[in-house]
Amino acid sequence: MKIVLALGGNALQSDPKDTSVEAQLKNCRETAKAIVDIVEEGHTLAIVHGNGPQVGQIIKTVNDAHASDKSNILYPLDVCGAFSQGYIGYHLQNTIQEELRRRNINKNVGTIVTQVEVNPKDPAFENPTKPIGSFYAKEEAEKLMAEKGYIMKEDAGRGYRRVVASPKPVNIIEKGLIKDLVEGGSIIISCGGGGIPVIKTGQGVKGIAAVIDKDFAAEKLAEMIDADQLVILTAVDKVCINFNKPSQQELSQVTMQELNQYIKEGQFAPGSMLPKVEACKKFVIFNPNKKAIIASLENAKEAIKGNTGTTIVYK
Ligand SMILES: Nc1ncnc2c1ncn2[C@@H]1O[C@H](COP(=O)(O)OP(=O)(O)O)[C@@H](O)[C@H]1O
Ligand SMILES: NC(=O)OP(=O)(O)O
Repeated sequence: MKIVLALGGNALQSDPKDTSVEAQLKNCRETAKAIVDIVEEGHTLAIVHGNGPQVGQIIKTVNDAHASDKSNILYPLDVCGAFSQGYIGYHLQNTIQEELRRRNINKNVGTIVTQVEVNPKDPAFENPTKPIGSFYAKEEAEKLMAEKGYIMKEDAGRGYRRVVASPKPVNIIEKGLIKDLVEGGSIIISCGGGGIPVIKTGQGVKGIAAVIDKDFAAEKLAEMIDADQLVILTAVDKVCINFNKPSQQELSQVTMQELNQYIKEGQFAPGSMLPKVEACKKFVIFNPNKKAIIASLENAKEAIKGNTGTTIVYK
């Protein structure tokens, strides 16, 4: 099968407090094993990853360098997004190549710097919701709001984080290239961090300050390269109702009708599980005969076989 695989934050950083380059590389080595397990099953893969912590870190580095010496360039958010694609793509392709070599599998792996078109009139530009970078105490957050004009929001009891606009993807500029390479059998990492957000202008496409949700970008890619399946990997094995309550129930297979009811009941947290569920819903509405899966990275291979994870079907 031709699969679009979206990697959650735990694929890159298992400990949110350890944002070091070494920790990311170590995590990628584990992630690469799960990815190559899927390749060994004979599937072709287009991989999409997030960049929330990393792009925030890059922005901070750029800002700190500028504050200490004004001759250092203050790179805009779209360029920082491009940096994050290179940084994360490099670690993923490096570790996947190594894992393939270890198992004597001959396949090409590479990263495509990907521009993703958004609508400049998307209401998301008026209401920033995407958390990026580190967590701050209330006082530090207030200082950053005053000094840098950032919008900072409390994130699920874990502290304050900067939030930026997260418009929906409407088109993937490099879709033809990605499709050709994936169909040729290469493992392609693209749309990293949801893609570099760009808008169409009379003079071609140009970058805009935003961070696109990687689950929505993965769904758009799955539509555009005609993938057989969308697989969203995260830290939990299955989507639940009554999550974290004594009455918690894991979902193995869910239809569109059931999903809509659960969404109405507020069963999925807006900044975490809801975008994944919404992305899967969009994929099966676009392809009523295909399935979308939400599963853990560790159990990805088994979830694709239908043995675990949550499968979303049209009906
Ligand atoms: N209803 C739910 N069922 C399962 N997990 C949920 C639910 N609501 C919220 N979550 C949480 O959402 C997390 C996934 O979101 P998040 O960590 O933001 O994604 P990512 O893996 O893309 O970084 C899960 O690990 C889980 O802790
Ligand atoms: N761009 C994006 O969705 O990143 P995260 O998954 O890290 O939030």
